[in-house]
Amino acid sequence: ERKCDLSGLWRNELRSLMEIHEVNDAGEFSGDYLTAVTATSNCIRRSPLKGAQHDAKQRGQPTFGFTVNWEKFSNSTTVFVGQCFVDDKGKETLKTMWLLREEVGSPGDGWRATRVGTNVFTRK
Ligand SMILES: CN1C(=O)N(C)[C@H]2CS[C@@H](CCCCC(=O)O)[C@H]21
Repeated sequence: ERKCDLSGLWRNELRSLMEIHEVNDAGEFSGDYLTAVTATSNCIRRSPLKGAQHDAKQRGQPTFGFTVNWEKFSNSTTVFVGQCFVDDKGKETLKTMWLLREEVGSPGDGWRATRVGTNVFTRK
């Protein structure tokens, strides 16, 4: 299959799992995110994601972005941006940064509402 086509099953260093369904000709994809941990005290549920990547046929190591809607167990939202890298053995790595925005009661609380981090996914 094309290298760095994001479809398939991925896992990150927090042991979260991400399954991306087929990527269409416009680079758009959907999938599911099964987070290993949560900032809430709620029961974790599989959460939908939607995103887009650059064409893996045109770009050897395309950039991408996607959004995860956690609404099944949290009022927060996470966006990821990143790039897929392929090593000389053909092993793919997704280097990402993310922003996690949690819902707060009022704009004045907005200062504490966004977490940021880096994150690496490899194929499971
Ligand atoms: C487990 N995680 C993971 O695999 N990340 C890359 C980071 C960014 S999304 C966050 C999980 C958020 C779950 C929903 C919530 O607690 O509000 C954390």
